[in-house]
Amino acid sequence: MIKTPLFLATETLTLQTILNEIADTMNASTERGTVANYIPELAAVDPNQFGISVALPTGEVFNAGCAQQLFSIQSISKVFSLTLALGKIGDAVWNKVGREPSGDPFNSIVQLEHEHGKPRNPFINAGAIAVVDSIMMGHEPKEVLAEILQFVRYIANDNSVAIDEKVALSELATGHRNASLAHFMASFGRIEHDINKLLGAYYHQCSISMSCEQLAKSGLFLVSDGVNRVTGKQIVSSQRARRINSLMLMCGHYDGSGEFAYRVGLPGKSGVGGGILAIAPGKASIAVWSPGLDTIGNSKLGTLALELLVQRTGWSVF
Ligand SMILES: NC(=O)CC[C@H](N)C(=O)O
Repeated sequence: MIKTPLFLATETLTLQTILNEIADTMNASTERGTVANYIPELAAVDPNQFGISVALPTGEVFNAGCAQQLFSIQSISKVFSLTLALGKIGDAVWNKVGREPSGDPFNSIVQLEHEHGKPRNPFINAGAIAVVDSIMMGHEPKEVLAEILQFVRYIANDNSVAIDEKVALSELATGHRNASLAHFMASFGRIEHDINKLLGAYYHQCSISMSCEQLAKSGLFLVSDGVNRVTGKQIVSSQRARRINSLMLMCGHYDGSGEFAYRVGLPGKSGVGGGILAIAPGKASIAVWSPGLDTIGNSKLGTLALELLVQRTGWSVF
């Protein structure tokens, strides 16, 4: 059991006690937000669930609630595909997408017209689709997905991570907005691959299923300057890890990124499956999950849980 040196705010509580209290509070909450209803498979998920997992660079992992329950990581996968793209093509990624907060919803199309089809950042849908385009390199979606999945398994140090085909097909069947974004970017000559193949790869990437514990472990490389200290593997350079964290802080919650920085104060990435991955640099990788979303599309109780955790541990970057 971890003792006090980790904490500034609470001398006497252990991390496990804090997580148990947070899970109890969340489980008792009646204001749980609304599950994503534009993807039928996600609309069917029971909103009365909450999980949290904290992975430390020492290898210790602390869980509370349903931290082993698999859920659809959705846009959290965009952190992994960006990391992969930076590894494959380096700074050329920034020819495809920008690095500025959008201040618009995750699936917005309006900025694209003004900015000639170049998405503001890699975490809005248009940006993530452009990132997948940059890593396809003429390969079939199957090969690209195998590469993404292998990478996620590698950073999570867990070969059981898999894609939920039903979620991917559900998105494909209802993905008019994402198809519009892809076609709109293509109209500016910005897409290099067949759009159906590109979207297929994007939907499958978003449909990776993970538990809070798996997700928290997968973020460890962003805690310790690009190195997963548990496995000893250097995933990215320390400069790149810092830069990915900065993008998560500025853009990871779309038009809710300012609010998340204000309330939580950590780099974070949300997904419409209700998960959030948050990084406390030098301290911990944290994953929370609760399927109900706020009006922006970020987990309502997940955000609240992180806010409470940061208050009790002092883990803000500010
Ligand atoms: N914010 C999200 O998690 C959105 C991802 C989802 N797959 C979509 O394309 O709409």
